[in-house]
Amino acid sequence: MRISVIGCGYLGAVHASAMAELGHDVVGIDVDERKIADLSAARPPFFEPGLPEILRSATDSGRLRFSTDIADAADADVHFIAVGTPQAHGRDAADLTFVDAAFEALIPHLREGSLVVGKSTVPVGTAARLADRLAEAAPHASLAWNPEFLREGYAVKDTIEPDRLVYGVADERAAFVLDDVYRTAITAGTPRVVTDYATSELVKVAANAFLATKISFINAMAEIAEVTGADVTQLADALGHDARIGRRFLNAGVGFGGGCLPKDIRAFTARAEELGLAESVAFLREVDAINLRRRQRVVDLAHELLGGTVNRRRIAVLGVTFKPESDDVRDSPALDVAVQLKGLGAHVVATDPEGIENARLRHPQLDYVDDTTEALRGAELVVLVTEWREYRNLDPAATAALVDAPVLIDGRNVLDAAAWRAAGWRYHGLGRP
Ligand SMILES: NC(=O)C1=CN([C@@H]2O[C@H](COP(=O)(O)OP(=O)(O)OC[C@H]3O[C@@H](n4cnc5c(N)ncnc54)[C@H](O)[C@@H]3O)[C@@H](O)[C@H]2O)C=CC1
Ligand SMILES: O=C(O)[C@H]1O[C@H](OP(=O)(O)OP(=O)(O)OC[C@H]2O[C@@H](n3ccc(=O)[nH]c3=O)[C@H](O)[C@@H]2O)[C@H](O)[C@@H](O)[C@@H]1O
Repeated sequence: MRISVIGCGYLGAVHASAMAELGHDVVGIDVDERKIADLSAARPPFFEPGLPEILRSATDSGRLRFSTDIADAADADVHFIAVGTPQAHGRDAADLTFVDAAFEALIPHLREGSLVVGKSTVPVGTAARLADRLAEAAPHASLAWNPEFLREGYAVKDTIEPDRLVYGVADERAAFVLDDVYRTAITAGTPRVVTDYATSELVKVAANAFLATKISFINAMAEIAEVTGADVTQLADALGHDARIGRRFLNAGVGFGGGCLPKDIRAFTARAEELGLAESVAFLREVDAINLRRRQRVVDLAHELLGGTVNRRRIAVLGVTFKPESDDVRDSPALDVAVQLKGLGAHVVATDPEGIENARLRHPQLDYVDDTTEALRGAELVVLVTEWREYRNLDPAATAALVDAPVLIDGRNVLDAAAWRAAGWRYHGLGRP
């Protein structure tokens, strides 16, 4: 099929490449000239495992090309909208400016039978509004909503082998067209839910709200564990043996961040408030508050462990991205902790395998080093806040030899506390004795 993907960020660049990998003829469109130049040269503009390979093979085969000119989307039968929906400045609501602009720019290029497919995460009601606009401006085209559930770090696999497909459609034909797009996954047995616009939009925000709630639930238990001497990691293991609960997404620590979970729960709350349903999702405010308290907890612990002040103390911060296997620093708990410590006068030396460039753009005031050894050397406190494999694999004795004082906050509860203590470290997990 001929496909256009409008918006080539973390979602769209992977979607465009994966669709081409599946055999479709794809054009990726973005307003960012640098991004398009990079993608056209098969250089991924961000770190995502597996993307370099499929981007290269698809561009080499001629099935994938990129452009800044939306007119180049005109030949496509299916147009995916994958532009950003960030948190609006100074408000909780989603900023739909990019979705609206992309949609309007596309309208003149729609032909008889064109299908516009929304992929961006939007507040419930957006698709119906856009469908009304389409009926007025391009009645020969139609709209579907097809939310995306990929995780950064696994984006290529999640796109090619999704765990489910959700189609929000107004007519059967749109579902048939989407079946053609996703033929490979459907043939492999991927479950598909065909529904209305509102349900499809809600599935997406409900999924992220549920994941965020699960993380904040275990972090609330960590708060209780901290006061009672219990161990939240053992608690999570025990809870997880109950198949109804499950162990995944019960890792207590510095909490969730990224370009999606935090802004999606806030946008959901704002939308519910607009609909007069504030009470229905009032708990999401609590989920957000618990999450932000965990960052503060790490900063407070740093104070405590350094004898009451972080001022002028050298702190090694391991990790700046919101999670491993990504270079994304949007709303990163790790970076937030580093910035707060710096604001309190600490000499923060931050390191990360992939995120330094993005972190430096946002927070140039921090000292960044590429090399973990260099970050650790002379540290009076080590704070592990993103659980990259190389930090999980650090040797406690060798690390102790580098630092000035063997004091550690394991902000992701990933290190073997007993082994670190045996090597002479004052080890502090979150929610662990
Ligand atoms: N990043 C992720 O893992 C996932 C993101 N999503 C959703 O996908 C959407 C996109 O997210 P990301 O890719 O992370 O954002 P992003 O910020 O990385 O990418 C958005 C892209 O859209 C481009 N853009 C903005 N206006 C445009 C226009 N008028 N025409 C063409 N391009 C335009 C921007 O230049 C940028 O490259 C959001 O709604 C997000 O919530 C959904 C699932 C996963
Ligand atoms: O809408 C989106 O953009 C995506 O948001 C999340 O994906 P992602 O943001 O890539 O990352 P996750 O793996 O969900 O992790 C989010 C945050 O939660 C944290 N986390 C995760 C799991 C856990 O047990 N504890 C925990 O603190 C991670 O460190 C990270 O900061 C969802 O998992 C995807 O399904 C969704 O498509």
